[in-house]
Amino acid sequence: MTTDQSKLEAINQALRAQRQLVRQLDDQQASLERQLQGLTGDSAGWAADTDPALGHVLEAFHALLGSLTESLSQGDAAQLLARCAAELLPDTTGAIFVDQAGVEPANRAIAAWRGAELLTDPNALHYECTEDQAAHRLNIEAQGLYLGVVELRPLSPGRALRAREQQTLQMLASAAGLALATHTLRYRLRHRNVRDPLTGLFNRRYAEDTLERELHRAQRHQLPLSVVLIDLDRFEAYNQRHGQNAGDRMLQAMSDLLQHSFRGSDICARAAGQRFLLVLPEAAIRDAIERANDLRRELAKVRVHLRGLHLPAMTVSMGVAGYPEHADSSDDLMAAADAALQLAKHSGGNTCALAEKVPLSPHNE
Ligand SMILES: Nc1nc2c(ncn2[C@@H]2O[C@H](COP(=O)(O)OP(=O)(O)OP(=O)(O)O)[C@@H](O)[C@H]2O)c(=O)[nH]1
Repeated sequence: MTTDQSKLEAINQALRAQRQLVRQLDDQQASLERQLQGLTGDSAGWAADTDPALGHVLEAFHALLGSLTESLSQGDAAQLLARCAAELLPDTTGAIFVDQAGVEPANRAIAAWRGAELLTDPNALHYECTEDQAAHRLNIEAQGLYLGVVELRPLSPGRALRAREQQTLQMLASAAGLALATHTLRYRLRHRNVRDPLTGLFNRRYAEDTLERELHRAQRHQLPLSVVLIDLDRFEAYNQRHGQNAGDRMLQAMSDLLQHSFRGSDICARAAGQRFLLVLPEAAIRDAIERANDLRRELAKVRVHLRGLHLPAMTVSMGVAGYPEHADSSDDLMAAADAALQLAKHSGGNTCALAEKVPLSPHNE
């Protein structure tokens, strides 16, 4: 066996280990396995290239795949890829952008290189994912999802990219897809009892259990607590017009916005379909309404980018209810928020409605 063949065998071993991990997933994640098999096919394609100059590329790629079987954060995986790029593409400068929400364009470089140097501050390149003739970009994709971009430019202005560099860029993008998909996969495996697989938000059961607990705490310490039910408006029509994939991306974009807009101690959950639940401990109703309306305004700026098209922004309807004003049990609080949400829907959507006090049920009177 030549050195290159043994490296390729090791690459395939790493991919086999990768697939073992995939097998632990439930049916919902079967699409990921198909994607990984696709990537294995890609790597076999590279194996068919007998050009000896490829040996160096294979060696770095082998090191990369080997480390994918370890638990890597997204940032670590991107750093590793950038280190490979710095070594394999010494006459270039470039960066890896990771998208958090499945919404293009990814605009935060999380790893970068300049020549053979790995940059500790990826933003030192002042990269922006804007149209730029000198930049060569490839999308990072896996599971049919857009995960980010790898971008590079020749160091000498005006130089065209060599065929070998283009090939290496392609390999890096595929490896990045594998690395990022692996990260998502591990995250889902670790959190699957409490997280929604599509969005990574908490699931409804977890949010309701937390609401129960937080409500007891609020009662004990005489603190306020608010819940917000959020529903994307006319989501069925969006799905029908732009496709299920676009709908899924919108749900992911929405969840990303929620995670960035609320405190770590707040609970953001996907309650069902296109419905989200926020539990805001210690938030008085007025604060909750203010934050809900901020979210509504921010959502107006979010647009899914799919197959080269910027899809239209969406709106949400929201219902807000608070302890102690509206109810003092979690069921009643949820019912009050739900009734407020229906009010918001009936008024035409894109609005936030406040609950009315829930009448005491006979057994409470
Ligand atoms: N893409 C995608 N669609 C989903 C998902 N879960 C639920 N849906 C769709 O969401 C749509 C919800 O439709 P409706 O309940 O009528 O809500 P709506 O169209 O937003 O109408 P209003 O709430 O009255 O504005 C249905 O077509 C579901 O198939 C999902 O995970 N991904």
